Amino acid sequence: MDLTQTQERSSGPAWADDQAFVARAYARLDELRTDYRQRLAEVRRAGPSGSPQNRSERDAFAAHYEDTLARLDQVENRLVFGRLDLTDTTRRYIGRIGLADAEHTSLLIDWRAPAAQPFYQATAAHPGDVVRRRHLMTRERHVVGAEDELLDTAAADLPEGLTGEGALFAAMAAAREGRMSDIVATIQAEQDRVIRAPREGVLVVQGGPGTGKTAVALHRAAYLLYTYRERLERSGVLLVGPSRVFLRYIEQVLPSLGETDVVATTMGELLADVPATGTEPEAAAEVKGRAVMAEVLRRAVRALPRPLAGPVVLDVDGEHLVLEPDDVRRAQERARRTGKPHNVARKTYANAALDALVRRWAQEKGLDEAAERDYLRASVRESVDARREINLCWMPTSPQTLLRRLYSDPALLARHAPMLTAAERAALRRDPDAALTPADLPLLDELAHLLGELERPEAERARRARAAERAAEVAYAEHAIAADGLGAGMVDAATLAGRFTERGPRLTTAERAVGDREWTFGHIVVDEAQELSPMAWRALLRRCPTRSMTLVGDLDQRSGHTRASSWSDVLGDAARENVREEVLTINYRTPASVMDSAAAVLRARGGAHAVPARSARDVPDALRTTRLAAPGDLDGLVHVVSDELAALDAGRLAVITAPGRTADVHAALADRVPDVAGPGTDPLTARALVLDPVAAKGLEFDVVVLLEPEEIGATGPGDLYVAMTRPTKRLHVVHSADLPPGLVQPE
Ligand SMILES: Nc1ncnc2c1ncn2[C@@H]1O[C@H](COP(=O)(O)OP(=O)(O)OP(=O)(O)O)[C@@H](O)[C@H]1O
Repeated sequence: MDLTQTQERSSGPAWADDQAFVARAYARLDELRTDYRQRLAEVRRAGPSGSPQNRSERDAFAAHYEDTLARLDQVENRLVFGRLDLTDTTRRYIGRIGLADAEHTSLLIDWRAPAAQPFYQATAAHPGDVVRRRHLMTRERHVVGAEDELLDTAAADLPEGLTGEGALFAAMAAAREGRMSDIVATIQAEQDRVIRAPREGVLVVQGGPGTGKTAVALHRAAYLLYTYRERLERSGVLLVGPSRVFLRYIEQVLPSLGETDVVATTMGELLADVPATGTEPEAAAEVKGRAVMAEVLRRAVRALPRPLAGPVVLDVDGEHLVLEPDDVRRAQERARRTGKPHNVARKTYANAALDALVRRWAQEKGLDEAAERDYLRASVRESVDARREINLCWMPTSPQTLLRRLYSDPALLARHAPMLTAAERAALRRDPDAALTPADLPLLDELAHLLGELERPEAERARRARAAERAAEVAYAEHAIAADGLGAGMVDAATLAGRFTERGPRLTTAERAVGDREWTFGHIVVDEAQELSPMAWRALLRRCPTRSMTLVGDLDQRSGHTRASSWSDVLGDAARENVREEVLTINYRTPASVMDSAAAVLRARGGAHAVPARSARDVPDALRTTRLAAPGDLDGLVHVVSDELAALDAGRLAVITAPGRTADVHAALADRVPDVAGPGTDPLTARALVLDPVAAKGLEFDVVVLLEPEEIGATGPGDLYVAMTRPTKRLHVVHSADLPPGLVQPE
């Protein structure tokens, strides 16, 4: 490992000054907490009297103070972690949040502020005005260690390397507790560049296993909220992760960075109210994900309006009126020209068809159309015949109905999907009442966009009323802040107005956004983005028309057999526009010997497409193999798991098996090895558990016991690569079949 800066370990009194500063910072934090508690108590004490407007104003301030207090409470742990000594002999302390003293003089610098950037970026070659960078290790409110890097000219010729190695290595070696922690004290330069990258456009971050993609994505969300607070607090930041378990795994990170306003969801939850429980062959899901499906759906929607086959005689108020095919055709053209979605444009069509009938009636009877219009319109509207014939040519449709029709009617699909082969169309074939699959959700979302809401005039009226109410509340909140000075610069009118309107449980902007299909976010962060399809990507873009997005992922960890050699393979052509790519190269999780084996196995299967990650460290005896007496001999597995657990003082172990085998393997282990939890138990709290590679995605464990790698590899090279790269200390491969090519048996 390269040491690129002069390292000097401090001991004892060397950090006495730092201890004094840390004590001051905590004292100020305590003062602020007391101050906010008092404000909150005062607002509450004011009691329930006063006008409804006064009451909601008080509630709004109370909610704001509660949030601020919650934020201040979350940053207790390692409040101060860094110090910069500058050429002008001043010092800057870097911490989890910014603090100023009672006279507004800056005390502690927020890690996200520009003034903190040299803490992550300064190198011996480019020290800027930094002479010394000090990493402070604290326990509770005490400094227990410090590590210095002197950025002097003597080290200037060395290449850029890791910073704060002592703190970094301690973090990497720590036992895993089942929840991800923040990395704010040890962010490395290549990670910092991604975290602080400009907000505009789509940033794709490609990084091998353990390169900190998830950590970086979360710190980036916190950085963007800090830097563009006003804009992003109103529109919201959305974080999309691969599963609920994964979201729980990361849920403590943002609060520990003082941010509680990011909404985390999975792609499935974002796109649908009900879970997609169906399963399907990989080939079907792959076809559904292709960008060309957008064209198939567009054609299907465009073909929904039907021509009128021939003139139809209608009974309108006892008169006989003729609806001509041309009336319908012209009305449909007019509706199409509005460019509105099918269900919305239907109203234009129906009105135009109705007008055509009114006009013909007036002409035939020699009536003054302008004078009689209201009566004639009402009569046509009330005619059952007219309503039926007009409606039949432009029926409202729901996304589910149309998608099910396409899947179950081969002739219809062939008409709209001539660009797919017969085999591809056959892969989509399905019973009309089969359960929806995850790959259907982006298609339903595309259809919801093309079709628009089914007509619900009450909903439209309610939406308009809500918008007017909200505008009035923002105006009132501005007035309240100005009149009473209550916000003290800490709350803006829109936030406060948001609090006025909330009924029931309090909701942040971003939480409200998730409940609203039409909401567009200020920024979207996607983790495990290699699992997106071009159709899923389109669904995300619709929710962020400004294209301010961060996608992190690893092409090599993609599930299934369809490989992608570039990010435009994953996201489709639409991804080419305004997309920047960054690469993370250092693996902070997996020991080098395990990482090298995983990479060799991947290469042997023709899977390696991305820049390989280099492990930051190795661990002795990190790779072991045990051969079972025979396939299915689980006694050998029981021994391995028992021994590994006995050797593990703290931390967690996972047995990773092929999908479909988790239940059997769990049954074999559960009776004989205490601590083993199985399917259905919380994978985050169990000391040892059995899971498949898809469930293991994004997670990490101290020890991984990998059962029958060839079986896991059968579901795709990415799955085996994911499974092999989960451990922080040891990978123990248990196999009866030969080891996969590339996996070298250790001496
Ligand atoms: N700068 C850092 N300092 C300390 N720990 C770090 C740093 N960067 C990453 N880590 C740790 O390395 C581990 C892997 O990080 P993370 O899960 O974010 O990687 P990833 O690239 O998302 O991995 P994968 O794609 O394999 O799931 C985590 O335990 C994380 O806390």
